[in-house]
Formats: sequence, structure tokens, C-alpha cells
Amino acid sequence: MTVLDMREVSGGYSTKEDTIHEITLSVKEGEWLGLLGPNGAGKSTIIKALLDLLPVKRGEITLPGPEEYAFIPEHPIFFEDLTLWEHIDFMRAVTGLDEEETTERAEYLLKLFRLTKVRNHYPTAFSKGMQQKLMIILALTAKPKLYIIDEPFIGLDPKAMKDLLRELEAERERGACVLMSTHVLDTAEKICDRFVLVNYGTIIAEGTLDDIRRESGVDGSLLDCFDELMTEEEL
Ligand SMILES: Nc1ncnc2c1ncn2[C@@H]1O[C@H](COP(=O)(O)OP(=O)(O)OP(=O)(O)O)[C@@H](O)[C@H]1O
Repeated sequence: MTVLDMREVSGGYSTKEDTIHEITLSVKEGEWLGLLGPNGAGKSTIIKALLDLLPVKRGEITLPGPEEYAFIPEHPIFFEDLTLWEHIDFMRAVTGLDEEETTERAEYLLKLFRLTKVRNHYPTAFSKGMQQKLMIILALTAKPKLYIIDEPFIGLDPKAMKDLLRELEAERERGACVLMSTHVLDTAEKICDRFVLVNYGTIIAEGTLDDIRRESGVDGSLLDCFDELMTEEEL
């Protein structure tokens, strides 16, 4: 079953020029889609368009209801006046999740990501990695149908990255799906089922690793294929 669908979506920051052009992609139940591309390619813009944070000029977007997806942004966002635990309470109040279950899961995740000691502190004073972990904990606690993650691995220490992958893997077994943008191609290659490669706001290749290999003519890693496709584009 398709959980997320974008059909020929174009839009951008200025009224004159589009940043993304006719983007078509979809994510099915239990599937992990990697959104890849160089700096400035338009990955975050595609995610913003998807979440209605950017005016979409053309195209159609189908997304589950807000309580069914969680967004982990590239740059963590917090309420200045709420402590870590108050953020969890707030998320629970908004989503209407069961109190006991949410508390148990949040406490487990705080321990796993080593934030228990700062549960009553304000996230604005956290390091970038700690803030990123809190965004992850809030998303994982909500147990949504769909995770939309913009650069999940930047700023995380190796243990946190491993723990995040393990927790997401457990979520996949539950049927949850993931759309993630990332530069970490070796990890993407291992965990994603399909890939969408974006350059200058346009999709230049998509499919499974085998599809991407065929398209690039390179029988190598995702990074090798990516390099080849990018070189072809620049010629
Ligand atoms: N707030 C903004 N206002 C105007 N233009 C923007 C804004 N944010 C991004 N852009 C432009 O949109 C284009 C795509 O940027 P985007 O952030 O989507 O790229 P990205 O693929 O996520 O890059 P990175 O990997 O560096 O995060 C770039 O040319 C960028 O300059």
C-alpha cells in the first residue's frame, strides 16, 4: 500500500523560478526510500514541499494524516521554554498517545541515547548531536506509520547512529516506512530498498541498486554509480 506519493511536483522559494521540477516519488508500507543528491540538489526542498512548508506550484501530494507521520528535520527545532521531558509530554498531548506506553517507550529511548540525566534540562542548551537525538526520540516515541528524515546521521556519534538504525529496523518490521535524505551513501546502500537521485532539482535516476547500476552502467557501489551519473550530468 502506498503511504506517501508525490506526482510531478514543482515549486520553489521565489515566485519566478522553481527549485524542484516535476518530482515524482512514492513510498510503500515497510519500504525505505533514500533521497540522494549533492549539496543544493533540492533534497530538503522536496521534503519541505511534501510537508507543505513550501508553496507547491504544480503537482499532487498524498501524505497520511499528521498523527501518522513524524518529521526529523536537518536542523533541530525546539520550544525554548520547554524541558526535554516537557517536549515528550507535549508530543503525547498533541498525538493523544497512551500515557503509560509513551512514558515507558520514551524512558527506554532516553536511556538508549544517553539523555536520561538531562531529561529536565532545556534542549536549547544541548549540543547539536544531543538535540538531534531528542528529535529522533520524539519521532520514535510516536511510532508513526511514516518517518520523514532529513539527514539522519549528521552529528550523531557512532553508537547513536547504530542505535537509530536498529530502532528504525524494528519499526520497519512493524510496517513503518522511511523517506530519508542523506549523503552517507554506504549506509544508504545497506539499508534503503530504493533510491531517488536528485541533481539541480530534477530526478536523474531512481530504483533499486540494480536499477541504478543499470542506469549508470557501473557495476559498483552506490557511490560509484552516483559519481558516474553526476559526471554525465556535468558533461
Ligand atoms: N530558504 C531558502 N530560500 C531560497 N532558496 C533556498 C532556500 N533554501 C534552499 N534554497 C535553495 O534551494 C536549492 C536546493 O536547496 P536544498 O536545501 O533543498 O538542497 P539539499 O539537496 O537539501 O542540500 P544539502 O545536501 O546541502 O542539505 C539551493 O539552490 C538553495 O540555495
